[in-house]
Amino acid sequence: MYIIMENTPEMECVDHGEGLHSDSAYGSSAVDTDTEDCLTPLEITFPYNEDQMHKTIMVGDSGVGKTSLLVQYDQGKFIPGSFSATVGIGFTNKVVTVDNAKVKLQIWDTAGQERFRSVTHAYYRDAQALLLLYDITSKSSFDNIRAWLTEIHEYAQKDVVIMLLGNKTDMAGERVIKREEGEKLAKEYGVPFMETSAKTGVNVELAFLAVAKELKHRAAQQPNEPKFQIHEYIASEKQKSGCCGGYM
Ligand SMILES: Nc1nc2c(ncn2[C@@H]2O[C@H](COP(=O)(O)OP(=O)(O)OP(=O)(O)O)[C@@H](O)[C@H]2O)c(=O)[nH]1
Repeated sequence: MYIIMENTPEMECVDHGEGLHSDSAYGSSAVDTDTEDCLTPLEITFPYNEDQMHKTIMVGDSGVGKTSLLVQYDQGKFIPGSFSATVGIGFTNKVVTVDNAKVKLQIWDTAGQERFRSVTHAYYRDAQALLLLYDITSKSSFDNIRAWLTEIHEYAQKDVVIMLLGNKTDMAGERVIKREEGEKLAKEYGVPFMETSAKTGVNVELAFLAVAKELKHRAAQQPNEPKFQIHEYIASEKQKSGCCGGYM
């Protein structure tokens, strides 16, 4: 007698001896057979549940462009003018189509100022993705990335998806952080990296799409399916767009 257990990625043949009962813990998935061979594996898949909401948080120093990046992504526009720092926290819902599935992102914009830091920490815990920004025209915002990563590792879940973004690439004349420096730091921490501009919209869509793809693949990994490689995906997209032209 053998039972094939449902939700087991690889087929298992378990010998339970004689007398398989219909009120078995495995219910209808239990298969009664008198043969000595294992049965053909069941076609087990883990469909992606489109109802789930993926909490994604934007973090980084005050003024790096978190709000502007989110506004560009959500509304396709950039509001120039005087800088008004975010106070508190708020979110925007976005639906991204990944491989014909609708992936729902709930994107939280946080205040970068130090005085709001304890509020932000509380939101890390159930975040599935974090977009960590620095401003390519601000050395201090780049230097602080290590401290942000330390905080993220302290307060967020271990498997949170982290993406490092160097924002404001349109301000090439004022650049103080080379793209290579961003890449090197990202490599050190094993996180994907891109340069963006909330003003021109360069790479904004791609950054969120890459995160959505990673989240979707994690949530619905098929048995024997190769793991989604976010680094390779970004690299190939960069290549397609003739990377890097001072942008990525
Ligand atoms: N040129 C240019 N300016 C940008 C870009 N992104 C943001 N800015 C400007 O930088 C300033 C700060 O942008 P915000 O989006 O408010 O920055 P933030 O990270 O949300 O700041 P906090 O809310 O304090 O955490 C604003 O004046 C924006 O217009 C960009 O990509 N290019």
